[in-house]
Amino acid sequence: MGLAMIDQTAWSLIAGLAVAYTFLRLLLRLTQDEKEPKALATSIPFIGPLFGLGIGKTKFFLKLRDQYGLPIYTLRMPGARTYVIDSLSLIPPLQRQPRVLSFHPIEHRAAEKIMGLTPQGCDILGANMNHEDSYLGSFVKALHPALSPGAGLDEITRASVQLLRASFDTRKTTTRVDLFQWIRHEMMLATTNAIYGPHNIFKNPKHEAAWWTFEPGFMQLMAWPWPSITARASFQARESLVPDMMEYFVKGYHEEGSPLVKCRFAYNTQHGLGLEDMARGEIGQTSAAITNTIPASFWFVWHIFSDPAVLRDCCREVEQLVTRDASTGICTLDLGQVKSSCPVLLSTWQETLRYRHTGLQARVVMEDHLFDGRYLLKKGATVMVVTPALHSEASVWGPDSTKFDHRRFLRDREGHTGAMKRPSPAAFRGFGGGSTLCPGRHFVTNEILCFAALLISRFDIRPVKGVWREPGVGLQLTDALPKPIEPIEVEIVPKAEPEWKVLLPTTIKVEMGEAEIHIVAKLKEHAYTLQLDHQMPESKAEKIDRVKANLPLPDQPPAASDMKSADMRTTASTGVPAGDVSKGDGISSGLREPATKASGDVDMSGIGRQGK
Ligand code: HEM
Repeated sequence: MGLAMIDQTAWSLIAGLAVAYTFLRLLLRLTQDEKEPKALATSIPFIGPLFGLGIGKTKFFLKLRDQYGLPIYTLRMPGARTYVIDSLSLIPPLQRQPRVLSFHPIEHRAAEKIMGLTPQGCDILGANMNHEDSYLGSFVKALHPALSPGAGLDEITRASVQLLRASFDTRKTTTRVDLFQWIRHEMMLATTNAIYGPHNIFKNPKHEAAWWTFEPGFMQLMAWPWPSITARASFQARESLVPDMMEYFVKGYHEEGSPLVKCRFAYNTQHGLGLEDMARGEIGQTSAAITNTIPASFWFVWHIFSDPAVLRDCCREVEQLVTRDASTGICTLDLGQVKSSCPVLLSTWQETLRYRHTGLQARVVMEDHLFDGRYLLKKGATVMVVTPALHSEASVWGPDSTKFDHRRFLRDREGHTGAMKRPSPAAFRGFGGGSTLCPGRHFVTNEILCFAALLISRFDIRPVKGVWREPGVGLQLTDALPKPIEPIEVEIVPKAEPEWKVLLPTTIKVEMGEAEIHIVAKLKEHAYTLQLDHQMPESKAEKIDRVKANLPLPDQPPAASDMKSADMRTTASTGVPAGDVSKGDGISSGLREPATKASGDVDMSGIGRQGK
């Protein structure tokens, strides 16, 4: 009797599963248009991709890419369609349609769910969101004065490097640290202090700790219902930051902060954002500024110090920036030259972002759309670009695409010829591309190159166990780079030199009457920043003459339509004798661009950006 009951229950269960399976297959078939990209991972319809993503995270996408080799495919999950782009050839059509394949709904959702904006704040962000004059439509443009090459970028870079240098000055003896935790703390403080100034709330260790409780919960906050219960720790940590961030603005502390925080304050005020929403918005902006910067800095340092060949090449370059005063023994590190004189260091940075990137760039389909004239994309679905898939594409990066090569981005990379030598600019997605190209890329590149140069010149870093062992990593779908999940114990050993000074050339704007000499020119595909020699004559008149004489004025003035992008800018800037960070006088940002870039094609300055 008992056995018969069990048999009956088992058969009912099997029959139920068979009916459910048949129903799901039928549902998939009826709801998947044949013009849509092919649906994959359908062995258990709608559920298969959920398991795949839950277990494999980003690796699941790479597995499907390797298994099927499709340029684009569909993943069907309960109530959601995701079109995954794996082919470089589909990036230009994606970037040409920022309104139809839009990033703004994702930003809006993140503002509501991750930052916890009030309904009024969400309304302001959501109003007309795909219009270029809307809050989201013009937000990034409003940051250009602070983050594009120029005085604002100079100021924020200077502030960050000053803080890093001051912190390094305190390390007079060998110390033992967990490399990731140490870099996390240094970069968190340098970056947030540079942005928020002397009243940065993250100087408070309680707030710094709250951040590291908040950040791992981004995905849960974004996706799960009732986050105050289901993502409790992260939710509470965020809420603990809001009052002090509000107080920061109430007390007018932003007036002492960077041009970036001032720009954001002005923009938010102009759009009528209330105090609480402004504070919550800043929490989102802090995330943009540090969430990727910290693991990127870690992996950059890891690759330099864990491989003797990389360390030797980078040391050789950085050493050229150091001068030693024979009488006093004082060493001076000229960080203003780091971009122009250290192509291998720059290439190592680019390769770190290429090799370690695990980011997904998502867009929402705003209306049914025949993508690239071939693939039907349905309204409401998500389009996903899987950066590691593009960054490991052998047809673009060569047969060694899955290996780390610190010289990959050099123009004259040894042993490589033809197509492999110069990948297309669209292939490098470290900072995204198109209308959502990261506006913080110049700042973070300046900051991280200086951080590495300071480390290389002043310290040895040695693994406590004698050998470098690559740590295991944790992958979060919201992270662009993975974080180590185990400690990496190292000793930081100061080099013998008695005293260090750090120099950066000062970039100053030259004024001619009312007009700044800011010649915006589109020089075919290439844009560059003109930085003049920093050994300049004293008087302003002389400086102006010199700038005039050196300006590569185009034969024809650029057309107005060519003058839209801040990236297409030839900035006429001149310099004064290099400043000394230690004295807090004239230093700059304006890290000189390389006379010849590490690679002219894969460029960190965002050449090729399409305006919003
Ligand atoms: C290594 C560090 C960084 C990496 C790898 C990185 C990467 C990216 C990427 C891939 C995007 C595009 C997202 C998409 O298209 O879906 C992006 C956007 C953005 N990034 Fe960064 N970023 C970094 C540092 C920074 C910093 C330091 C700031 C600010 C100071 C910043 C501010 C932003 C902002 C505001 C956006 C949104 C752009 C928009 O709305 O169009 N990022 N970043």
